Amino acid sequence: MSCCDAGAMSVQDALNTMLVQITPVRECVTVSLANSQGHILAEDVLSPLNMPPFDNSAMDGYAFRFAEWVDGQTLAIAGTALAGQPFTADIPAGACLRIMTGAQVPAGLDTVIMQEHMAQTPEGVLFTQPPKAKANIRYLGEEIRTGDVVLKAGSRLHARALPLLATLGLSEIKVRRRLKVAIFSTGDELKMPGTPLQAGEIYDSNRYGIEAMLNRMGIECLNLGIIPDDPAQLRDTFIQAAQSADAIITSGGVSVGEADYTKDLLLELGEVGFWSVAMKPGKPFAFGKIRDKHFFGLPGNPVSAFVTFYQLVQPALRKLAGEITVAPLRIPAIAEHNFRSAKNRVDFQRGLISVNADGLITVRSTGAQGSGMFTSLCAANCFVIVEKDVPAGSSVTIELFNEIVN
Ligand SMILES: Nc1nc2c(c(=O)[nH]1)N[C@H]1C(S)=C(S)[C@@H](COP(=O)(O)OP(=O)(O)OC[C@H]3O[C@@H](n4cnc5c(N)ncnc54)[C@H](O)[C@@H]3O)O[C@H]1N2
Ligand code: MOO
Repeated sequence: MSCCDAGAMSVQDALNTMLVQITPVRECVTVSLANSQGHILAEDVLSPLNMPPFDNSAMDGYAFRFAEWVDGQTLAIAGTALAGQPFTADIPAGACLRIMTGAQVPAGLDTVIMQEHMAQTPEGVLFTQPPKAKANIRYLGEEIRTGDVVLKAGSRLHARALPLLATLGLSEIKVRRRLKVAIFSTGDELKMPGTPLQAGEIYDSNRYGIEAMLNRMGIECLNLGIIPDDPAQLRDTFIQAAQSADAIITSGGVSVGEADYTKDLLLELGEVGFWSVAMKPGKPFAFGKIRDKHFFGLPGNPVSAFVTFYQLVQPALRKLAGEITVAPLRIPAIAEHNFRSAKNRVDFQRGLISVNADGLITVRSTGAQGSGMFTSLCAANCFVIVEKDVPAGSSVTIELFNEIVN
């Protein structure tokens, strides 16, 4: 991405700066397959089996030797093979085997014909159309050979991976230990939802989105609540967080206001990495360390906090958790209206994609885009990444929201 505001780092530079400094947690644990969802694989998974483990029928029908086929000739039925009940006796020349889907195909038989293509006769079965050699057999090892790497270290165990591991008979999986991340909101004005507001107060919303995204990432969240703009309390909370968690996320207090103490505390307790990213929303984003733990300081404005977590903290935590990090999938869409860019900042606007009558992907804004306005984020299904003004009808890059926010 191009850009930037004076003093602000580009989004890509900010990501690179964080990712090179982050080393994945090393400790591993063994979890049962049933409890493995969301964990990150600690090592490559090598298949202990061939898959399929034996030649088997893909159809309910009849197995026979293709070389013995003679047009118009009836085959006698030597017996039946069911899934889990192989047929072990000899099959005489010129005979066939009644066979069900998933049943082992005995050695020597090489073709299965589905029963819809056979007719019953008093002596056996007759082909109603010419067979194809080797049809309808799922061969031993045709998908996976013993020893093949089926999942790489760093893969996340999602709903698609679990059945694959089960298919291979694996019941215990070595994964990286789960991350624990401390979060807290800062600000004298913040109150818990469910309590009455006094003049000048607002409800703390940031922790709810951040905790929900951490949960979806399989990360344990140590939620330290709301900390007022008091340097001593903030200092104690930072120390507690650094002692108990792998990383610390705060919201608020990273701008230049008189109650913004975070930078001083970072200088005292750890180190300041960078403090400003050329993105909108979310320019005042801080990265650094408290003691030996990574610190991510999100801006207080609710949409800014959410978007900076998603775009910057999410990839950083994925790396810390040991997950293979891949760039998000971004694709072009047709702008349904003009999109105005932010000066010197990449603007992550909130949009809704549709498919038009010509089958093309189009995108429109979900409404007012203020950094405190959550309604347009809630209604969106993608980011519209606006780097320069985009006229209606032209192409703009979009990034569909992933599973951590849906
Ligand atoms: N002179 C300048 N002022 C500001 C700048 C700037 O560059 N120069 N940047 C603006 C931008 S952009 C942002 S974003 C904010 C970030 O400020 P802080 O991170 O210091 O956050 P606060 O000042 O504490 O709060 C900003 C805003 O968000 C509300 N807030 C804070 N925490 C929460 C929460 N947990 N839940 C809901 N809402 C929250 C807070 O009440 C403020 O309205 O700075 C601008 N100012
Ligand atoms: O970066 Mo602020 O997040 O534009 O409101």
